[in-house]
Amino acid sequence: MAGFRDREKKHFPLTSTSSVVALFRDQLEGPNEPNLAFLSITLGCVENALTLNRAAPAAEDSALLQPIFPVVDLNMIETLYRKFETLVKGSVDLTKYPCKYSNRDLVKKISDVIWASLSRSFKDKAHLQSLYSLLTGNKLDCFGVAFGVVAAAQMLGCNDIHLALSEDHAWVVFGEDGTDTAEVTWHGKGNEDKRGQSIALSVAEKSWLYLNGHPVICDRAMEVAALVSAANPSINVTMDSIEMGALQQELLWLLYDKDHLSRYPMALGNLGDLEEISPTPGRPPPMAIFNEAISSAVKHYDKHHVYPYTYMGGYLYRKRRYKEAIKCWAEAANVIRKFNYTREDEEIYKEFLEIANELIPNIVKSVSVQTLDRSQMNILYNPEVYADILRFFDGICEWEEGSSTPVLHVGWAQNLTFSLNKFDPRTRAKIDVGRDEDDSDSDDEDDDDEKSENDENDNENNSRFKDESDSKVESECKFVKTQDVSDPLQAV
Ligand SMILES: FC(F)c1nnc(N2CCN(c3ncnc4sc(CC(F)(F)F)cc34)CC2)s1
Repeated sequence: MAGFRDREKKHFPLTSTSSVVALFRDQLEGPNEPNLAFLSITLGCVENALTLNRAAPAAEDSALLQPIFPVVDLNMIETLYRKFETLVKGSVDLTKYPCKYSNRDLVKKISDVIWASLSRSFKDKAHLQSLYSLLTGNKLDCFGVAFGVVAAAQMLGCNDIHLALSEDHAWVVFGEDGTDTAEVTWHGKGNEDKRGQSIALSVAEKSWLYLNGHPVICDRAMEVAALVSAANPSINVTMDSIEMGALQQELLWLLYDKDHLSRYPMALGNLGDLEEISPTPGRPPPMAIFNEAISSAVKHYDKHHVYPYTYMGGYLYRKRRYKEAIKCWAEAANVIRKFNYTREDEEIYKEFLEIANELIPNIVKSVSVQTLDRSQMNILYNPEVYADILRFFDGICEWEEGSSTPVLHVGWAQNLTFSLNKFDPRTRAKIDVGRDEDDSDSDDEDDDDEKSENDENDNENNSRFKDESDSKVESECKFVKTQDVSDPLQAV
């Protein structure tokens, strides 16, 4: 195969963040589509150098502040690229798939090629998302397998095969109108992989895992955004590579400026988190970015995404803006109530469990002991906050209704009562939960079409409780969760 053209060659050797950004810019602006395999290998190589087997710098080294950006030579990247090309073109005989658009057999075949090259070892470590990991260690995480299939398809000229992303799973779309779907990777632990199957059956379950038919469908540039978003700056549990985080941040701004993040709420959320860690002068603040993620999910995905609200909620919690954080979590629950809980939805279950059983109790505890902070005290006298906690739990209860698997257990009830009892009784009397006079709630049994009906009138009255002012409680609020919501009570 002809080696890289000048377009690729001229950026090497890569010696800095800006040289990698220039390479990505060139790929995104170039006459041809960005080369997914080339970009994944290159970014994976940089990530590997910046995060793996790094000795802790002795005091004097860090005092010297040695720039540690690795020098990435073209021949290393070209060698790995050729290895991938040999694997893919050597295993898929395209003459067997003559038609212009891909079919399920071809998609399954490409998935088998990636699948067969994986070692049987541990798969949910960090840094297993890039083709660099596949080609140097025969290891990929579940996102990496799906991305590898799409990169291989591009290499084979199958330009109808694209990445589909939910908040905790990935698959592909293909075919003449891009509406055929296929599983190409596994999900979670202990679940049989469903590779080759269409995802229609799983969507029918109304599980959060498939976003009830509202996944992010990528074009080539959004697939670049996914590989950038999947980059992982972690060196270990406590340390991140500043250089890798800065590179990821700059690449996300490059993609943002080219409007490739506008339909990708999670990438916007990742960018908001990075801006919290290290603000870029002249760029919007985190809250503005989290708001864009929410607006994108409302506009393009019919309010079926949870993470935009928990990204913002987590940020507000860390900033001790508790009233607004609780409102975001109520909005997150307002999304999850549209789904039925199934056993593969553990990730979002854990998210809501942490909010209900740790974060909200921490808030009501902290504001009741910290009387000095007057601004926080009024939370326990604020009917809107109380109403938002009720909306939060109501959304989770509705999520459970009609589900094959129970969500709640006694621990939830204990935390709910603990939190609610902290509120001043007069405040609790102030909210109007819309009880009818005759209180005939017999026909209130929620079932599926009832849920879908709720979806419809979701816009009219998206709060199941009205606060005293009867104002509409309108509000905004794996790869790697870069932000651990540490408990502010422990903050010294
Ligand atoms: F809402 C906050 F708590 C979150 N903080 N980090 C969150 N992440 C981190 C980044 N992340 C993601 N960020 C960009 N794109 C994708 S595509 C995807 C599903 C899968 F991995 F492909 F299977 C996950 C994901 C998953 C969610 S949510």
